[in-house]
Amino acid sequence: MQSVVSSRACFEANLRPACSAALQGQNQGRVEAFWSPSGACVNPSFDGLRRAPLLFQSHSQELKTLSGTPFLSPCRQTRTATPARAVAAGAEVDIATESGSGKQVERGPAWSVHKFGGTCVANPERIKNVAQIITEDTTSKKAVVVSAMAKVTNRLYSLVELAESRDPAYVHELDALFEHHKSAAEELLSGSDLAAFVKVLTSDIDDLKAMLRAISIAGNATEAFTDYVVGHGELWSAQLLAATVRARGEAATWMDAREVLTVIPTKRHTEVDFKLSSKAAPSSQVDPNYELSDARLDQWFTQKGADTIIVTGFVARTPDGIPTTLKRDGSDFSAAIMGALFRAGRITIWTDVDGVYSADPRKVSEAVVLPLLSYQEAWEMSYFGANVLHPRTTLPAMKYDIPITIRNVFNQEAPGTKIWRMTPPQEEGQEHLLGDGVVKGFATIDNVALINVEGTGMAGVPGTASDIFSTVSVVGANVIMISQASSEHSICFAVPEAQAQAVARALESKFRRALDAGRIAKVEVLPKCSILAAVGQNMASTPGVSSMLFNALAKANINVRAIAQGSSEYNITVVVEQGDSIKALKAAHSRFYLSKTTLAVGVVGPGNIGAELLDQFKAQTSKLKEEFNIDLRVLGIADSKKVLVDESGIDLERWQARLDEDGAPASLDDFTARMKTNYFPNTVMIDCTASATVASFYQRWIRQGMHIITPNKRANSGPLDYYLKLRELQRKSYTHYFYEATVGAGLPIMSTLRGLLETGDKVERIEGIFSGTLSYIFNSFDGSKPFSGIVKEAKEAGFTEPDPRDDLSGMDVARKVTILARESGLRLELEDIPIQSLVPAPLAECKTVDEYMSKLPEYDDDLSRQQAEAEAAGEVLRYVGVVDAVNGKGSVELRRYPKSHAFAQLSGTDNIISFQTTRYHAQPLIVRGPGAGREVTAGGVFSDILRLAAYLGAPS
Ligand SMILES: NC(=O)C1=CN([C@@H]2O[C@H](COP(=O)(O)OP(=O)(O)OC[C@H]3O[C@@H](n4cnc5c(N)ncnc54)[C@H](OP(=O)(O)O)[C@@H]3O)[C@@H](O)[C@H]2O)C=CC1
Ligand SMILES: N[C@@H](CC=O)C(=O)O
Ligand code: NA
Repeated sequence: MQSVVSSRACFEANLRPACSAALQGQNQGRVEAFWSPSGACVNPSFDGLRRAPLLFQSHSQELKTLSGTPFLSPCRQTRTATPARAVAAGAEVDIATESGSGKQVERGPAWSVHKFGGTCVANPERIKNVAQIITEDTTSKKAVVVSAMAKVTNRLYSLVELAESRDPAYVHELDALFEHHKSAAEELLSGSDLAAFVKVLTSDIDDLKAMLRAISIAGNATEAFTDYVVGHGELWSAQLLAATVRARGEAATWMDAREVLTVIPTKRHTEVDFKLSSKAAPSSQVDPNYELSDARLDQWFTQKGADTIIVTGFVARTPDGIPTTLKRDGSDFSAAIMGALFRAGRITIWTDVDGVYSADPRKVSEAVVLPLLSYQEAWEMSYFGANVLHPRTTLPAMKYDIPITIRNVFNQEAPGTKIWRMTPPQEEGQEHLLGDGVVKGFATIDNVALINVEGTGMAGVPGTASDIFSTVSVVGANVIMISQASSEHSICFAVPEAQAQAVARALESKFRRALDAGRIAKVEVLPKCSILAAVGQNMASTPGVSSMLFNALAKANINVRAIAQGSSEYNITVVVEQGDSIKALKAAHSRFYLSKTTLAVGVVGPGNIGAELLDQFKAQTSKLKEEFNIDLRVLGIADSKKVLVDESGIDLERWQARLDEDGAPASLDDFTARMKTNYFPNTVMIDCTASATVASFYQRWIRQGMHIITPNKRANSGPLDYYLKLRELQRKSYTHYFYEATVGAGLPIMSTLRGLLETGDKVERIEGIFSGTLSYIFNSFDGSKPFSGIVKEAKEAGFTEPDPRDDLSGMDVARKVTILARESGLRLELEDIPIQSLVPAPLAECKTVDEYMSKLPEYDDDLSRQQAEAEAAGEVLRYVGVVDAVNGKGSVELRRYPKSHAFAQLSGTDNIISFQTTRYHAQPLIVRGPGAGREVTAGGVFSDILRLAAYLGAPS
């Protein structure tokens, strides 16, 4: 019998006998396609009737009554009837008449459900890998839900579009899909397995051709048509995978989920959708019908049950037996429903990432994989755009308390993220980085607009909010968040930016009278916003979370436009300007996830000391991070010509090249501004210059919450007022200011003095050799070499100030004396200290250091004479500084000491400093050692950084 049905009349006339014949095992009919003006037929592949095109969209009631009982009943009967054959869409296909497995499904935790997405089965190699994962799972019962091979579903959708637009290219596209799957099968299978698959594939493709032809004639595909077509990718991948698993020696069967998984499509649409579209709005989601699905699973299992079942993802059936899909919820949802139907012990969703990250790792490089999330946390994360299961997807698993683990098929070492109930709050070994794991993740939604409705007439007027939101719902806009202050003078909410103007217009029209009367002042749209959400189960009940979040945003200079948090919510939501979105995400994430001792470092002056410091960082960074939880990130470097700030961190292997190539023209203002707004928890500025200009920025840095560390003596020895103000500001703030290397380089001079003072000791006198350069010079100056030659050596060795005249003039020692005096409580100005200079008066006028150095030999005689005189008296020359705390004075001068004196015993750049205090009165406390040079000075600066980290919470 040949049936070509092309109208309702034909349908009425021909379908009934065609169906009956098929069902009774007598059908030799050829059913090309069914369609009618009010609905089109689709081809169900369920129960005994595989590939016989029998269903249609709008006449299911009639089909149900074909035999006076629901349509599917007779189908089941065919299984035990005489084997029948139907010819559908030109291909002969068996009507299944399986004898049945005879097994009853035993539901329970012995079942393990896996789901493999399209990328996991993108090619034969990956399908083999998946088959291996399946066979290596030693669970006794496995249900494996599989998506279509990567991109196949999209290709099927575009076939429908081509057919709808009557583009014959769909034929070639379909052939290409055939080839794609056939060649995969040829790599994976052989012999009768291969032949069987190719036979099914060929038949399916023929069916699809007929179906697409029908669509092309109609110029329109119904939702059911489309769902029927696009579900084929899963049919093929499931059969391929099942055969591949069997080829590895494990008995496996495949399940066409349309035989079991029964869902009720729901239409979620807006009035606008209806108005704008001539088509009926497609279903956007489905609700599983567990009762029917459970019953159908029982039946299916009796027929085909096995311990390893490969299940088609994405596809399902309606209660009427019409093929449908799980819409946007897709195969993850299939897996969760299968988990529920089998009451499985676990569901593993295999994908191509290591799990759920604490933030989008493409935006936040420090994002970590979360080991454990509650179902609710997973919902929140996915709502805010994280790559997690769709909220609806977790519901079936939640129903039976089944844990879902998200794992990476390409990195099976990674344990993945387990999504489960959150009791007990923490599993052993699952501690989150933030101690109690209060905040789990952060996510953003961009392209959002804030609508603010404001006016005095809103307060105390019941129904205003209802009027606003019912108006918004008429426009069909999705309200992403709502915030209203208790004063009720304004309501502010966020909608997708694309809908903002429509919402505003609708509100203006709704509130026209109130606006005209001034009861509502304005309906304002703030475009270009983003939503940032912090998600965590216990946030609402944990003090300090929001303060940490807002502090982090404030520190990164991010303005918060609106805030929302419900009392039992799992998230805090803030609205920021879209341009700040990524920075806000990084700032919030780093505050909760980076250790408290993550330091953003800005180095001003990468010269002699600064460059050495950067080298020391480079050598120590990873050790500090691993062993001491101190995470140093050099974000900025500035010299007198260029500034470079890179929030992702500057590669210390090539900082000089980056500064030269990428640096902007020097501007300490810009450097300050950019360093201030980084998103790291702490920022420290390290001034390695000898510049008073740079030192003049310290107050500003402190005010902006940045810590300061420096070997530069200018701030502490500059004008007393500036110094006192700086210390006052710093003490009042939560910032730290360390300057150990300003005196004695790396020697513990400042820390020793502080220790004495803080424990109540009183300084009487500090005296010593404070200049490494002058120490070196006079330790070496025995008459064998000219004085100028030794100065040259000291400069080349990196002992001197950038301008060695600062050392030779005694100014450097005077600065140190001033610093120590002020630290001891004296209010001394640098000018108060009499200085004996060793710079010949004419050379003080030299314009450049080079000029001074070149002329210096002309003046060697004077110091040679002084040295010879001392030598003759059995003495040595030493340049000393004194803080006389008792008399409130300081002094610096060149003195002669007998060779037996402690000051005469020094060598190299040795400093020696004696502290005479109330406690150390008779016998002063003495610190001695090298007091200048690159390594020791940079080391002194570095140790200040570690001290800062310890103050901030690093292990000490
Ligand atoms: N040498 C030692 O043993 C000790 C040194 N110190 C102190 O260390 C500091 C650094 O000394 P050192 O490394 O020898 O000096 P250098 O002259 O070698 O380096 C100074 C650096 O500061 C930069 N710089 C100067 N002015 C500015 C400015 N206005 N803005 C930005 N950058 C600027 C310079 O840039 P550019 O190259 O572009 O000019 C250079 O990178 C000094 O304060 C010194 O007193 C402290 C203890 C011991
Ligand atoms: N130039 C200084 C360096 C340390 O402050 C010195 O020589 O001591
Ligand atoms: Na020191």
